[in-house]
Amino acid sequence: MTPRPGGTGLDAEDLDVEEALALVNDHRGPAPDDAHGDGTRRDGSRRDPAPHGEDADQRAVRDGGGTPAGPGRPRHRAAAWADARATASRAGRAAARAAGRTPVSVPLDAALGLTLAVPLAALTDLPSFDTSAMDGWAVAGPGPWAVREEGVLAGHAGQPLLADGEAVRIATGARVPADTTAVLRSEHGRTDAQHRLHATRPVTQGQDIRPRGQECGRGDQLLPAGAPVTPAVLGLAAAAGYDTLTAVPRPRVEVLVLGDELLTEGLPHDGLIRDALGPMLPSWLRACGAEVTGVRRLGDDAGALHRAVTASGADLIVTTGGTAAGPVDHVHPTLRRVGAEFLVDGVRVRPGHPMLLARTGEAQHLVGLPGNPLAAVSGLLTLAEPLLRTLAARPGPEPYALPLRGEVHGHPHDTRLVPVVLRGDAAVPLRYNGPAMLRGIAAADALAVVPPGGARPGQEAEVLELPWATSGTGACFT
Ligand SMILES: Nc1nc2c(c(=O)[nH]1)N[C@H]1C(S)=C(S)[C@@H](COP(=O)(O)OP(=O)(O)OC[C@H]3O[C@@H](n4cnc5c(N)ncnc54)[C@H](O)[C@@H]3O)O[C@H]1N2
Ligand code: MOO
Repeated sequence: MTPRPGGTGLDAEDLDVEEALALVNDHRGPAPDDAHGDGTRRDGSRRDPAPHGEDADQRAVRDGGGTPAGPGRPRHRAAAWADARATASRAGRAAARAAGRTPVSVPLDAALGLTLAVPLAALTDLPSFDTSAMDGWAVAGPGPWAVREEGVLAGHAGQPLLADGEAVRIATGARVPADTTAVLRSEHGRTDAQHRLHATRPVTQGQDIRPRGQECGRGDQLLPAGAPVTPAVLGLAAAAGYDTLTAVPRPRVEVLVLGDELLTEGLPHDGLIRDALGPMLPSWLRACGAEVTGVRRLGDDAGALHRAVTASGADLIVTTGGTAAGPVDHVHPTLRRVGAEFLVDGVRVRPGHPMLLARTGEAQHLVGLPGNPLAAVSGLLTLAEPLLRTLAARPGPEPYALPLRGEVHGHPHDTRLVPVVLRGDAAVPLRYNGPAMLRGIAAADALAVVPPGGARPGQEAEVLELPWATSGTGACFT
């Protein structure tokens, strides 16, 4: 990959990423720029020596984490769960700047979920003319009024001129004739035998007229840059005269599904299983703001993985499986082969601890999701979601905590992510939360973040809501 500029022109966010790089590279043996393989860099500086003469394995143990070493792979420091998320979100911000992502013009019907790249300014006054707020009569001056023959409907251009003492039938949304002083609702007026209109209650000047520009004047800022495009924003934009919106482009994501054991259809047989991640990840990634450019199944073929990673033009490559240290786990060797920088290499979270985040290009990243399906979800929410959020300039959800209904066993050192349903003001932990299981998460509203050591009944835990939480499935496996 292209080396980063050394020491100049880096802002605070870049420095954060550099710090993250320093942290992980510190424990991975020779760094990519380690010219001598002994910790000495090309500029002659040395990586931090181990305190008290510890080696990397001892340090990993002291730091309370570390993925158990696989054959031929050094132990290293796994990141704390919250630190891993923070690193991922900083990496997305830095990549967004490095790529100089140009805003795109998107038709309204394709803009849902994007982020406004520029403020939304009204292209017209709203309403753009004085408008009747009710069905009834437009009246001029004090009553009773002589009712004119013709009426005024919404969307019709022609308008009668009203003289003082005259009234005309008018529909909600129609432009009020010039010289109208009020709109009288149909239920508040009656006509006599001479077609004269009488008000049945007092009429005030301007009543039930929406004056031009009441909501905004042309050029007024309706929403700031950075606002998420919701269905309501689409409606507002259309009302204010927009056909397209200028938005932050969706990050492009390519999914590479690894594993020779995976079937794409039918029942499991002969040691083969169905690929659960190929069907699950694209829509989940889209819910995180991504455009999924492709899902490729590569088997356990190191060459194919290397070719796919080097050829990819995506902003983010997501791999599934192959993150551990088994004989066909090709993700780490491939990343080393392409000179990637590991920003996160293992996280102190269960499930999913072998997850990783690497920078494979100036503005390209790879998130390695573990193969166990719930572990993959954990990696998606820990690393891919924060990175995509900042890359797409989407606002983060406000973190919140809920009391847990029931005890949740904890891991001694690692954070646990446990599927929960939200009931009233509590999070109810679900069964079927093993790393290889999707049964719990498929019924869940959220994942509870359970600290090392576990949580007592009633103890508050941070809640990560799932994108579809509000609709729910109705199923409950407590
Ligand atoms: N010696 C150790 N072995 C393992 C450790 C460890 O710490 N030391 N960690 C275990 C944990 S925890 C996880 S998670 C997995 C991560 O392994 P990989 O990322 O290398 O994933 P695979 O070995 O390829 O697959 C693991 C498991 O998941 C199934 N799988 C893979 N892809 C899919 C898919 N698309 N759909 C459904 N299921 C999938 C695969 O068949 C395996 O059963 O490593 C452990 N080992
Ligand atoms: O981290 Mo593994 O994810 O427990 O299955």
